[in-house]
Amino acid sequence: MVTSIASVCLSGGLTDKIHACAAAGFDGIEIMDSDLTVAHESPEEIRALCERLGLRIDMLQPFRDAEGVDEDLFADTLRRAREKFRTAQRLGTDLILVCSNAATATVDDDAVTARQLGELADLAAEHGIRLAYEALAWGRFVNDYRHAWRLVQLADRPNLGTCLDSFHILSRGHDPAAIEEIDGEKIFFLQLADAPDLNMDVLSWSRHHRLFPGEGSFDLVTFLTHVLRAGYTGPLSLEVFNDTFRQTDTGRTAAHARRSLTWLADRVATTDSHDDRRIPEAQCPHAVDFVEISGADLSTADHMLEQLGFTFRGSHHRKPVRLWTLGTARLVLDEQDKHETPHLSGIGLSVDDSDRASARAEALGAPPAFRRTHTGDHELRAVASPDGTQVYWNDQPAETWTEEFTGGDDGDSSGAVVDHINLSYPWQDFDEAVLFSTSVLGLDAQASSEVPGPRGLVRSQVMRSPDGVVRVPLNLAPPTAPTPPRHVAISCQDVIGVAERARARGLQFLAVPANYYDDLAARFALDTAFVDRLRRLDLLYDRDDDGEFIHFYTPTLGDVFLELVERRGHYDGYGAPNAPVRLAAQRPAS
Ligand SMILES: O=C(O)c1ccc(O)c(O)c1
Ligand SMILES: [Mg+2]
Repeated sequence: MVTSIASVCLSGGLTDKIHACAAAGFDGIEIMDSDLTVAHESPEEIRALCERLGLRIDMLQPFRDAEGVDEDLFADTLRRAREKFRTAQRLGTDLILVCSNAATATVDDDAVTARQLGELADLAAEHGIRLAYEALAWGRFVNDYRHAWRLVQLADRPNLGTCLDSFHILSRGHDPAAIEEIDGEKIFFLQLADAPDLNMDVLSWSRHHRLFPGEGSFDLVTFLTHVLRAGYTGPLSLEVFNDTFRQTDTGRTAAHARRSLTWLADRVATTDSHDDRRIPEAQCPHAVDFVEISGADLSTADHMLEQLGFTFRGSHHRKPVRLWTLGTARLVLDEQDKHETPHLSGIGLSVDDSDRASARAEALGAPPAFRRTHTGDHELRAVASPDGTQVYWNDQPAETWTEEFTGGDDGDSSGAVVDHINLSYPWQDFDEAVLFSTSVLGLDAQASSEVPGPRGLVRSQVMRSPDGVVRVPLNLAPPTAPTPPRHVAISCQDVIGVAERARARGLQFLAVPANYYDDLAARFALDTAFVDRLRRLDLLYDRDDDGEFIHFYTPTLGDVFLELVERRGHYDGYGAPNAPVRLAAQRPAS
């Protein structure tokens, strides 16, 4: 696989972008004309820098509003083009992207447009330049890749081909199957971008919301499969206009971008037998093995777990680490770091093959996590997720590591399990977290939603294993708000009983306002005694066509809290209507 990336995907000046692309392992770069215009380095200096770093300049882009114009304007097209052809020569690239006219086109006549494209190509040929004609989704007369390809065929010049951009094709709902009818050698360039499913005008959608492959809802696997079947052998290039990536750390975003291509090429190889691109297959987790909370002093957590009815299973024989369980929900309290406030620090996932899971993570450029181990301890493979949470893979029964804990009681068989693990991200790391979860962890993205919080909207994106057993909702904090605490939710068979016993042992739950219960009674026509019981225990309630959901939250310890839930019937959600109540109640006093 030969890879490339448009300089528009990254923040910084052009030379910063070039350094970051080379460091992330891209083979080439598309230089955006606007990035070059504002750079102090000459085209020759940019070229020399790229040569020194082993980065090919694949293309200069875009050249706009060239065709479909009257003859006076076309004369000006040729004058402008001559200048840009010289610039491309100085950069040492022979390819320029010509995007379809979105502003000045007045002539809707294929014969005229093809003749003008031909003349432009002839001028390019005098400079040793090739042109890749791309249909913008919002082009005035040309906005469909099949139309652009017809014009390229009509113009019929050896140095004129087409550029396919997944955004322009998939955003318009155009069937990508006809790509296979294009002569692969005439596809001069390929640009890939994903995007969320938004209902808005295509220009704003394209300029602000494109995503790297695997982060949105476009079917890029099918798209790329068609392009490769057409015989395209050029670079897979990313062209992602996105408000967030324009601001985030250049090197980190470049590495993240590169991971998206590894993921995509692997998916295409899996479905279309391009075996050279395979990396070890994803290990879909089949259960949560454990959740780890770290902090300098976790005695309050011990007390809280006891109040919630967890069983103390013992202390680690060598480390200040303790194990508590409720059913098969295993919580590990780790006091090895003497400087930390309590936080959710690790997640253990049960997989079939932890070596393969870790080899895949490495192939995807995810940083391995290192754990202090002592000889003899069961060693788990681990990787650091973008928010720093360590993810461990275990392909052995839990007993292989729980045996290291002694001095506690036997566990219960109540059927309680980890229901979901809620991670929160600052706004700039969110898309990276989605790609990490799909590509490295083998989880699938569900539809995202937005929840109003006191400091802004919190976006929530649930990632889950194909069988729905492992669920990881990701929360995106509003830009000016602190990242909300992470939490782990445990589901049990009788949450009201758990709440009553915990309350009797003195645990105060997150306080729910009385107004919530008035609203609840209005929404659901519930039995008054039942609502009173919920109110007395600060329990939250939700119901849909599939079943019911009852849950409560513990107070926050440092940066972590627990949620206890009960699912009745086939309720499959997370109590989303109650999330604003929680966010408001957790707001730090100001
Ligand atoms: O938004 C644009 O104008 C624009 C420019 C060049 C491209 O390749 C593209 O896909 C979009
Ligand atoms: Mg494009």
